[in-house]
Amino acid sequence: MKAVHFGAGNIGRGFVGLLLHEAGYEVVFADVADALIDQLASTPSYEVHEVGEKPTIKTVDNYRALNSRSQEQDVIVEISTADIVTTAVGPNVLKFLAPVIAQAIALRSDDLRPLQVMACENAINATDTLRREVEQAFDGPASDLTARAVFANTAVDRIVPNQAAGQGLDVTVETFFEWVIDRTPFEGNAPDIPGATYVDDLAPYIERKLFTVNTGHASAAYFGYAAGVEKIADAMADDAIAAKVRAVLEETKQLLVSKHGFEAAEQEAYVQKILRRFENQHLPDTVVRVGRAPLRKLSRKERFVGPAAELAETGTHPAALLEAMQAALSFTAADDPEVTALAEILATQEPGEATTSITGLEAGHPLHAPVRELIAQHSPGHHTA
Ligand SMILES: NC(=O)c1ccc[n+]([C@@H]2O[C@H](COP(=O)([O-])OP(=O)(O)OC[C@H]3O[C@@H](n4cnc5c(N)ncnc54)[C@H](O)[C@@H]3O)[C@@H](O)[C@H]2O)c1
Ligand SMILES: O=P(O)(O)OC[C@@H](O)[C@@H](O)[C@H](O)[C@H](O)CO
Repeated sequence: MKAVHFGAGNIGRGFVGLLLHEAGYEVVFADVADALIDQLASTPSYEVHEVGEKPTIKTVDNYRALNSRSQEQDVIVEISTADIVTTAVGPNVLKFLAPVIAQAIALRSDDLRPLQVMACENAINATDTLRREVEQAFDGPASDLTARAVFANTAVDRIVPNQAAGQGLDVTVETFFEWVIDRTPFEGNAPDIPGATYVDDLAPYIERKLFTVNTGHASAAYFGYAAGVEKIADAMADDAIAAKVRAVLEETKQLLVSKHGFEAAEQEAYVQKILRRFENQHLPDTVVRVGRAPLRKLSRKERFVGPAAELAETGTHPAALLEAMQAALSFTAADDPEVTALAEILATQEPGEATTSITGLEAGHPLHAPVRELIAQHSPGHHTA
């Protein structure tokens, strides 16, 4: 069994690659980072260090590594005979992988079982996004694509911080993990991946994950950054920050319980567990990593505006989410292209227009005016009136 995995970074090596390896797949890592791929290609194994209550060390071997830029044709050939393709590259990168996957599917023999494609990104239905890009790039009858590949949405959850310099390929991760996969596209032939959970309706799980883990995480990051704190665990150790994060998760809990019918007590237990994960002092996770890409995080379907807009539509004022968005607008970490792009929008567009550019909210939406007020405070030379 062979899996091609795009993105040999934190979650790629520390979670998806590990689970596929444990499931018995030979994993072919494909990445554009030259040094990383060279190191993986020349190192027969690496370790995953799970830190927390019951720390363990797991070894990953039986993998190969290809540079998906300089060895693109080799990656296409590998995918054409693979069982699975997974990705963990960031949702905005999926469009660059699609032509490679499309060419591989075109090459694929009809005798093989359909390629099973799963994007493992923090975004709602990222695999659907990838599928649409692959459909556009596919050169051949649509029926060939349908016959030769199945696409399943997933939700992945494991905190994998940026790794310390000098750690080589080894990855430090939390002990917790969850990989929830939509069973329905596989029509009875879902891959056997121990540790993965299959469900018939992914929507509640993916929204619960994004709007609890990632909303809470990003809130801790932006409040922590504003307070001059470096680590997520230290931000959570600050009572004032922890209370603000808690307030944000109260709001998303209200939405998730009413929208998806989760029991309030079950959702509360989920929230508590996640707060404990953020507090994990063994995990060297930083506010800069978790706050990365603020424009993506402030976009329409994402962890802040997604739930806040739905709450506003039902007449609830999402005060805590708005406070977290306010902190996000103040995130100025260096070396983040989205920080620069956000500053450019704030500096050049009037607040109403900037609100739509950043959040995708149209002027008539009930969340537009409160967000516009926040943005006006960040727009040099603009007035709130
Ligand atoms: N780290 C986590 O805790 C975590 C947990 C769950 C989900 N995720 C999601 O997983 C994805 C990856 O996150 P990460 O933390 O591993 O990031 P990362 O930066 O550590 O890894 C991303 C990798 O993708 C590679 N990449 C970029 N463009 C590429 C391309 N065109 N082709 C092939 N490879 C390319 C990069 O070189 C990098 O090695 C994101 O969508 C993230 O939201 C991360
Ligand atoms: O990866 P991002 O930038 O979408 O979000 C940063 C973190 O919140 C995220 O990577 C979490 O660590 C992860 O989603 C936990 O499952």
